[in-house]
Amino acid sequence: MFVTHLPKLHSPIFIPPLSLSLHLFFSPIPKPYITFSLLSTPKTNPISHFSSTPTLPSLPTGPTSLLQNPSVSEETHIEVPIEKLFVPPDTDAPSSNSPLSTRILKGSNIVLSKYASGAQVVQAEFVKSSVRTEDCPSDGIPEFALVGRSNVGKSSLLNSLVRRKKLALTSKKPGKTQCINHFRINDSWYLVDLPGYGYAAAPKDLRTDWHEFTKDYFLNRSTLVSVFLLIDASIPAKPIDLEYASWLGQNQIPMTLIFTKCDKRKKKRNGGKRPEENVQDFQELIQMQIYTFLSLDFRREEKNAFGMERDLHSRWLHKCEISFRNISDRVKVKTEADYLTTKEGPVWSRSWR
Ligand SMILES: Nc1nc2c(ncn2[C@@H]2O[C@H](COP(=O)(O)OP(=O)(O)OP(=O)(O)O)[C@@H](O)[C@H]2O)c(=O)[nH]1
Ligand SMILES: [Mg+2]
Repeated sequence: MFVTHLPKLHSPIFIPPLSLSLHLFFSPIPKPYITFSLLSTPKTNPISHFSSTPTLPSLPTGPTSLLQNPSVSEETHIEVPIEKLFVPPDTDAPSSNSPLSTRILKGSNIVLSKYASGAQVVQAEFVKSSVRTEDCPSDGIPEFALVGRSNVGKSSLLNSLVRRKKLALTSKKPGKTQCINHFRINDSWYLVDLPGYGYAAAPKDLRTDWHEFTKDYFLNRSTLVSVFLLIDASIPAKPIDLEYASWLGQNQIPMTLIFTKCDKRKKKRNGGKRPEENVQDFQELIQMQIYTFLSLDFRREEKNAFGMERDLHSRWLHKCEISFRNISDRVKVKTEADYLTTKEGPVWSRSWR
Protein backbone atom coordinates (compact mmCIF):
# COMPACT_ATOMS: atom_id res chain seq x y z
CA MET A 1 0.00 0.00 0.00
CA PHE A 2 1.13 3.49 -0.38
CA VAL A 3 -0.18 6.70 0.92
CA THR A 4 0.57 9.99 -0.65
CA HIS A 5 0.74 13.66 -0.19
CA LEU A 6 0.53 16.64 1.96
CA PRO A 7 2.60 18.40 1.13
CA LYS A 8 4.38 17.26 -1.99
CA LEU A 9 7.97 16.34 -1.29
CA HIS A 10 10.49 15.12 -3.74
CA SER A 11 13.09 13.01 -2.11
CA PRO A 12 12.82 9.43 -1.00
CA ILE A 13 12.74 8.46 2.62
CA PHE A 14 13.66 5.27 4.33
CA ILE A 15 11.14 3.69 6.59
CA PRO A 16 11.14 0.39 8.32
CA PRO A 17 9.46 -2.71 7.20
CA LEU A 18 7.07 -4.92 5.84
CA SER A 19 3.49 -4.17 6.45
CA LEU A 20 1.76 -1.18 5.05
CA SER A 21 -0.66 0.91 6.92
CA LEU A 22 -3.56 3.17 6.46
CA HIS A 23 -3.67 5.60 9.25
CA LEU A 24 -6.52 7.93 9.78
CA PHE A 25 -6.14 10.58 12.38
CA PHE A 26 -8.80 12.52 14.06
CA SER A 27 -9.33 15.13 16.69
CA PRO A 28 -7.22 15.78 19.70
CA ILE A 29 -10.35 15.06 21.66
CA PRO A 30 -10.76 12.16 22.12
CA LYS A 31 -7.74 11.27 19.93
CA PRO A 32 -8.93 8.11 18.25
CA TYR A 33 -7.02 6.68 15.34
CA ILE A 34 -7.07 3.69 13.10
CA THR A 35 -4.12 1.70 12.05
CA PHE A 36 -4.28 -0.62 9.14
CA SER A 37 -1.42 -2.96 8.51
CA LEU A 38 -1.09 -5.62 5.89
CA LEU A 39 1.83 -7.53 4.56
CA SER A 40 3.42 -6.23 1.47
CA THR A 41 6.45 -6.31 -0.69
CA PRO A 42 6.72 -2.87 -2.21
CA LYS A 43 8.35 -2.67 -5.56
CA THR A 44 9.61 0.88 -5.23
CA ASN A 45 13.30 1.36 -5.52
CA PRO A 46 14.18 4.68 -3.99
CA ILE A 47 17.35 5.74 -2.26
CA SER A 48 17.58 5.13 1.45
CA HIS A 49 18.06 8.26 3.51
CA PHE A 50 17.91 6.98 7.01
CA SER A 51 20.47 5.02 8.81
CA SER A 52 18.27 4.25 11.74
CA THR A 53 14.67 3.55 12.45
CA PRO A 54 12.46 6.48 13.32
CA THR A 55 11.29 6.54 16.91
CA LEU A 56 7.92 5.01 17.43
CA PRO A 57 5.53 5.10 20.31
CA SER A 58 5.16 1.96 22.30
CA LEU A 59 2.04 -0.05 21.66
CA PRO A 60 -0.84 0.08 24.04
CA THR A 61 -1.10 -3.05 26.07
CA GLY A 62 -4.26 -4.69 24.83
CA PRO A 63 -5.65 -7.86 26.39
CA THR A 64 -5.05 -10.05 23.34
CA SER A 65 -3.09 -9.22 20.28
CA LEU A 66 -4.99 -10.01 17.12
CA LEU A 67 -2.11 -8.96 15.01
CA GLN A 68 0.27 -11.69 15.78
CA ASN A 69 1.72 -12.71 12.52
CA PRO A 70 5.30 -13.85 12.60
CA SER A 71 6.11 -12.23 9.31
CA VAL A 72 4.97 -8.86 10.58
CA SER A 73 7.74 -8.75 13.09
CA GLU A 74 10.53 -9.56 10.65
CA GLU A 75 13.15 -6.88 10.48
CA THR A 76 13.34 -6.38 6.78
CA HIS A 77 13.32 -2.87 5.38
CA ILE A 78 11.13 -1.14 2.93
CA GLU A 79 12.05 2.07 1.24
CA VAL A 80 9.30 4.42 0.31
CA PRO A 81 9.72 7.57 -1.73
CA ILE A 82 9.15 10.59 0.44
CA GLU A 83 6.35 11.81 -1.78
CA LYS A 84 4.50 8.58 -1.08
CA LEU A 85 4.41 9.11 2.62
CA PHE A 86 1.11 10.08 4.11
CA VAL A 87 1.52 13.21 6.15
CA PRO A 88 -1.59 13.88 8.23
CA PRO A 89 -2.82 17.42 8.53
CA ASP A 90 -1.17 19.54 11.18
CA THR A 91 1.92 17.35 11.09
CA ASP A 92 5.44 18.32 10.17
CA ALA A 93 6.53 16.74 6.92
CA PRO A 94 9.74 14.74 7.06
CA SER A 95 12.72 16.11 5.24
CA SER A 96 15.96 14.53 4.24
CA ASN A 97 17.77 17.10 6.44
CA SER A 98 16.03 16.22 9.66
CA PRO A 99 14.56 12.77 9.07
CA LEU A 100 14.64 11.58 12.65
CA SER A 101 12.60 14.44 13.96
CA THR A 102 9.59 12.79 12.31
CA ARG A 103 7.91 9.72 13.70
CA ILE A 104 6.82 7.16 11.16
CA LEU A 105 4.50 4.32 11.96
CA LYS A 106 6.54 1.18 11.94
CA GLY A 107 6.07 -0.85 8.80
CA SER A 108 4.09 1.80 7.05
CA ASN A 109 4.36 4.93 5.02
CA ILE A 110 2.45 6.88 7.62
CA VAL A 111 3.91 9.88 9.37
CA LEU A 112 2.52 9.91 12.88
CA SER A 113 0.63 13.02 13.79
CA LYS A 114 0.93 14.65 17.16
CA TYR A 115 -2.38 13.03 18.08
CA ALA A 116 -1.15 9.50 17.55
CA SER A 117 0.26 7.67 20.49
CA GLY A 118 0.46 3.89 20.30
CA ALA A 119 -1.01 3.61 16.85
CA GLN A 120 -1.95 -0.01 16.51
CA VAL A 121 -5.09 -2.12 16.53
CA VAL A 122 -4.39 -4.73 19.15
CA GLN A 123 -7.89 -5.85 19.93
CA ALA A 124 -11.11 -6.02 17.95
CA GLU A 125 -14.33 -7.70 18.94
CA PHE A 126 -17.86 -7.84 17.65
CA VAL A 127 -20.19 -6.34 20.24
CA LYS A 128 -23.70 -6.24 18.84
CA SER A 129 -26.05 -5.80 15.90
CA SER A 130 -28.81 -3.23 16.18
CA VAL A 131 -31.55 -2.00 13.93
CA ARG A 132 -32.42 1.08 15.97
CA THR A 133 -30.10 3.82 17.10
CA GLU A 134 -31.40 3.56 20.63
CA ASP A 135 -30.37 -0.09 20.78
CA CYS A 136 -26.73 0.65 19.97
CA PRO A 137 -24.11 0.27 22.75
CA SER A 138 -24.48 2.88 25.43
CA ASP A 139 -20.98 3.03 26.90
CA GLY A 140 -20.32 6.42 25.31
CA ILE A 141 -17.00 5.69 23.65
CA PRO A 142 -16.36 7.36 20.27
CA GLU A 143 -17.20 5.62 17.03
CA PHE A 144 -16.47 5.72 13.31
CA ALA A 145 -18.99 4.34 10.85
CA LEU A 146 -18.45 2.72 7.46
CA VAL A 147 -21.06 3.56 4.87
CA GLY A 148 -21.35 3.30 1.10
CA ARG A 149 -23.21 1.50 -1.64
CA SER A 150 -23.87 -2.19 -1.14
CA ASN A 151 -20.86 -4.24 -2.16
CA VAL A 152 -18.44 -1.31 -2.13
CA GLY A 153 -16.27 -3.12 0.43
CA LYS A 154 -17.23 -1.74 3.86
CA SER A 155 -17.05 -5.03 5.71
CA SER A 156 -13.87 -5.99 3.84
CA LEU A 157 -12.23 -2.74 4.88
CA LEU A 158 -13.19 -3.34 8.49
CA ASN A 159 -11.62 -6.81 8.35
CA SER A 160 -8.47 -5.37 6.86
CA LEU A 161 -8.24 -2.64 9.44
CA VAL A 162 -8.33 -5.19 12.23
CA ARG A 163 -6.54 -7.89 10.23
CA ARG A 164 -9.19 -10.53 10.73
CA LYS A 165 -10.54 -12.35 7.71
CA LYS A 166 -14.04 -12.90 8.94
CA LEU A 167 -14.73 -10.58 11.81
CA ALA A 168 -17.32 -8.82 9.66
CA LEU A 169 -19.19 -10.95 7.14
CA THR A 170 -18.56 -10.17 3.50
CA SER A 171 -20.05 -11.44 0.27
CA LYS A 172 -19.76 -11.07 -3.48
CA LYS A 173 -23.49 -10.44 -3.47
CA PRO A 174 -24.65 -6.97 -2.45
CA GLY A 175 -26.80 -6.74 0.67
CA LYS A 176 -24.78 -8.85 3.09
CA THR A 177 -24.66 -6.44 6.03
CA GLN A 178 -28.16 -5.65 7.19
CA CYS A 179 -27.78 -4.13 10.66
CA ILE A 180 -25.76 -1.54 12.53
CA ASN A 181 -22.83 -3.69 13.68
CA HIS A 182 -20.58 -2.43 16.44
CA PHE A 183 -16.98 -3.66 16.71
CA ARG A 184 -15.01 -2.47 19.72
CA ILE A 185 -11.39 -1.63 18.94
CA ASN A 186 -8.66 -1.60 21.58
CA ASP A 187 -11.45 -1.51 24.12
CA SER A 188 -11.71 2.23 23.59
CA TRP A 189 -13.56 3.06 20.39
CA TYR A 190 -15.91 1.49 17.84
CA LEU A 191 -15.81 0.76 14.18
CA VAL A 192 -19.38 0.46 12.95
CA ASP A 193 -20.27 -1.59 9.88
CA LEU A 194 -23.49 -0.38 8.30
CA PRO A 195 -25.79 -1.79 5.61
CA GLY A 196 -25.13 -0.44 2.15
CA TYR A 197 -27.41 1.77 0.12
CA GLY A 198 -28.28 1.46 -3.56
CA TYR A 199 -28.71 -1.97 -5.03
CA ALA A 200 -29.10 -4.84 -2.62
CA ALA A 201 -30.30 -8.39 -2.99
CA ALA A 202 -33.13 -7.83 -0.57
CA PRO A 203 -36.80 -6.93 -0.87
CA LYS A 204 -37.38 -3.26 -1.56
CA ASP A 205 -39.29 -2.56 1.66
CA LEU A 206 -36.40 -3.94 3.70
CA ARG A 207 -33.96 -1.73 1.83
CA THR A 208 -36.03 1.34 2.59
CA ASP A 209 -35.90 0.37 6.21
CA TRP A 210 -32.07 0.23 6.16
CA HIS A 211 -32.04 3.60 4.56
CA GLU A 212 -34.17 5.05 7.31
CA PHE A 213 -32.39 3.51 10.26
CA THR A 214 -28.93 4.36 9.00
CA LYS A 215 -29.99 7.95 8.50
CA ASP A 216 -31.51 8.04 11.95
CA TYR A 217 -28.24 6.64 13.27
CA PHE A 218 -26.23 9.42 11.61
CA LEU A 219 -28.52 12.12 12.91
CA ASN A 220 -28.93 10.89 16.45
CA ARG A 221 -25.88 8.93 17.44
CA SER A 222 -24.14 11.40 19.71
CA THR A 223 -20.90 9.41 19.97
CA LEU A 224 -20.38 9.31 16.20
CA VAL A 225 -17.12 11.08 15.43
CA SER A 226 -16.86 10.61 11.69
CA VAL A 227 -18.31 8.62 8.83
CA PHE A 228 -16.14 6.82 6.32
CA LEU A 229 -17.96 7.10 3.02
CA LEU A 230 -16.68 4.37 0.71
CA ILE A 231 -16.77 4.95 -3.02
CA ASP A 232 -16.09 2.32 -5.69
CA ALA A 233 -13.24 3.69 -7.80
CA SER A 234 -13.61 1.01 -10.45
CA ILE A 235 -16.74 2.61 -11.85
CA PRO A 236 -17.71 6.18 -12.80
CA ALA A 237 -19.16 8.44 -10.11
CA LYS A 238 -22.67 7.44 -9.17
CA PRO A 239 -25.26 10.12 -8.43
CA ILE A 240 -26.38 8.20 -5.35
CA ASP A 241 -22.89 8.51 -3.80
CA LEU A 242 -22.79 12.23 -4.51
CA GLU A 243 -26.24 12.58 -3.00
CA TYR A 244 -25.21 10.65 0.07
CA ALA A 245 -22.15 12.81 0.56
CA SER A 246 -24.29 15.90 0.17
CA TRP A 247 -26.76 14.63 2.68
CA LEU A 248 -23.99 13.97 5.20
CA GLY A 249 -22.56 17.43 4.54
CA GLN A 250 -25.89 19.15 4.90
CA ASN A 251 -26.42 17.40 8.18
CA GLN A 252 -23.03 18.43 9.53
CA ILE A 253 -21.73 14.90 9.76
CA PRO A 254 -17.94 14.80 9.39
CA MET A 255 -16.92 12.43 6.65
CA THR A 256 -13.86 10.82 5.16
CA LEU A 257 -14.02 9.61 1.59
CA ILE A 258 -12.43 6.25 0.99
CA PHE A 259 -12.09 4.99 -2.58
CA THR A 260 -12.12 1.23 -2.84
CA LYS A 261 -11.40 -1.28 -5.59
CA CYS A 262 -8.58 0.79 -7.01
CA ASP A 263 -6.95 -2.47 -8.06
CA LYS A 264 -9.68 -3.26 -10.57
CA ARG A 265 -8.85 -2.84 -14.24
CA LYS A 266 -10.86 -0.47 -16.37
CA LYS A 267 -13.74 -2.08 -18.15
CA LYS A 268 -15.42 -0.72 -21.23
CA ARG A 269 -18.85 -1.33 -19.80
CA ASN A 270 -17.86 0.74 -16.79
CA GLY A 271 -16.87 3.76 -18.83
CA GLY A 272 -13.39 2.55 -19.75
CA LYS A 273 -11.65 4.80 -17.22
CA ARG A 274 -8.89 3.84 -14.84
CA PRO A 275 -9.70 3.98 -11.10
CA GLU A 276 -7.50 7.08 -10.70
CA GLU A 277 -9.56 8.85 -13.35
CA ASN A 278 -12.81 7.86 -11.66
CA VAL A 279 -11.45 9.11 -8.35
CA GLN A 280 -10.51 12.43 -9.87
CA ASP A 281 -13.90 12.77 -11.56
CA PHE A 282 -15.65 12.00 -8.31
CA GLN A 283 -13.60 14.52 -6.43
CA GLU A 284 -14.28 17.22 -8.95
CA LEU A 285 -17.97 16.55 -8.77
CA ILE A 286 -18.10 16.42 -5.02
CA GLN A 287 -15.77 19.25 -4.19
CA MET A 288 -18.15 21.92 -5.36
CA GLN A 289 -20.79 20.53 -3.06
CA ILE A 290 -18.51 20.14 -0.08
CA TYR A 291 -16.82 23.47 -0.45
CA THR A 292 -20.20 25.06 -0.62
CA PHE A 293 -20.83 23.81 2.89
CA LEU A 294 -17.38 24.77 4.02
CA SER A 295 -17.56 28.27 2.70
CA LEU A 296 -20.98 28.63 4.22
CA ASP A 297 -19.49 27.73 7.56
CA PHE A 298 -16.50 29.97 7.34
CA ARG A 299 -18.11 33.07 5.91
CA ARG A 300 -20.09 33.63 9.04
CA GLU A 301 -18.45 35.65 11.75
CA GLU A 302 -19.72 34.06 14.90
CA LYS A 303 -22.20 31.40 13.98
CA ASN A 304 -22.21 29.21 10.95
CA ALA A 305 -25.21 28.58 8.78
CA PHE A 306 -26.34 25.86 11.10
CA GLY A 307 -26.14 27.90 14.27
CA MET A 308 -22.88 26.51 15.59
CA GLU A 309 -20.15 28.77 16.82
CA ARG A 310 -17.66 29.39 14.07
CA ASP A 311 -14.54 28.76 16.08
CA LEU A 312 -15.83 25.45 17.25
CA HIS A 313 -16.63 24.22 13.83
CA SER A 314 -14.15 22.67 11.48
CA ARG A 315 -14.13 20.24 8.68
CA TRP A 316 -11.70 17.88 7.17
CA LEU A 317 -12.27 16.33 3.85
CA HIS A 318 -9.93 13.45 3.72
CA LYS A 319 -9.63 11.23 0.73
CA CYS A 320 -8.22 7.74 0.75
CA GLU A 321 -7.89 5.48 -2.23
CA ILE A 322 -7.64 1.92 -1.18
CA SER A 323 -7.39 -1.31 -3.01
CA PHE A 324 -7.01 -4.89 -2.02
CA ARG A 325 -8.61 -8.13 -3.00
CA ASN A 326 -8.07 -10.07 0.14
CA ILE A 327 -6.35 -9.61 3.41
CA SER A 328 -2.99 -11.00 2.37
CA ASP A 329 -2.75 -8.91 -0.78
CA ARG A 330 -0.62 -5.91 -0.98
CA VAL A 331 -2.76 -2.95 -0.16
CA LYS A 332 -2.37 0.29 -1.96
CA VAL A 333 -3.66 3.39 -0.33
CA LYS A 334 -3.35 6.91 -1.49
CA THR A 335 -4.66 9.63 0.67
CA GLU A 336 -5.02 13.27 0.36
CA ALA A 337 -6.40 15.54 2.96
CA ASP A 338 -7.88 18.90 2.42
CA TYR A 339 -7.94 20.31 5.80
CA LEU A 340 -9.59 23.21 7.41
CA THR A 341 -9.32 23.97 11.04
CA THR A 342 -9.82 26.68 13.58
CA LYS A 343 -7.49 28.20 16.07
CA GLU A 344 -8.67 25.62 18.57
CA GLY A 345 -7.59 22.85 16.22
CA PRO A 346 -9.68 20.26 14.48
CA VAL A 347 -12.95 19.31 16.08
CA TRP A 348 -14.85 16.35 14.80
CA SER A 349 -17.74 15.14 16.71
CA ARG A 350 -21.02 16.85 17.10
CA SER A 351 -21.03 15.61 20.65
CA TRP A 352 -17.63 17.08 21.45
CA ARG A 353 -18.18 20.47 19.94
N1 LIG B 1 -11.15 -6.12 -6.21
C1 LIG B 1 -11.55 -5.67 -5.03
N2 LIG B 1 -12.57 -6.29 -4.42
C2 LIG B 1 -12.97 -5.82 -3.22
C3 LIG B 1 -12.35 -4.71 -2.59
N3 LIG B 1 -13.00 -4.49 -1.43
C4 LIG B 1 -13.96 -5.41 -1.36
N4 LIG B 1 -13.96 -6.22 -2.42
C5 LIG B 1 -14.86 -7.33 -2.72
O1 LIG B 1 -16.18 -6.79 -2.88
C6 LIG B 1 -17.17 -7.69 -2.42
C7 LIG B 1 -18.09 -7.00 -1.43
O2 LIG B 1 -17.38 -6.73 -0.25
P1 LIG B 1 -18.10 -6.44 1.13
O3 LIG B 1 -17.04 -6.05 2.08
O4 LIG B 1 -19.01 -7.57 1.51
O5 LIG B 1 -18.98 -5.18 0.72
P2 LIG B 1 -19.99 -4.34 1.64
O6 LIG B 1 -19.85 -2.91 1.25
O7 LIG B 1 -19.79 -4.67 3.07
O8 LIG B 1 -21.38 -4.87 1.12
P3 LIG B 1 -22.82 -4.89 1.85
O9 LIG B 1 -22.65 -5.51 3.20
O10 LIG B 1 -23.65 -5.69 0.92
O11 LIG B 1 -23.29 -3.47 1.92
C8 LIG B 1 -16.41 -8.87 -1.82
O12 LIG B 1 -16.40 -9.90 -2.80
C9 LIG B 1 -15.01 -8.32 -1.57
O13 LIG B 1 -14.01 -9.31 -1.66
C10 LIG B 1 -11.26 -4.07 -3.26
O14 LIG B 1 -10.66 -3.09 -2.82
N5 LIG B 1 -10.90 -4.62 -4.47
MG1 LIG C 1 -21.03 -5.44 4.50
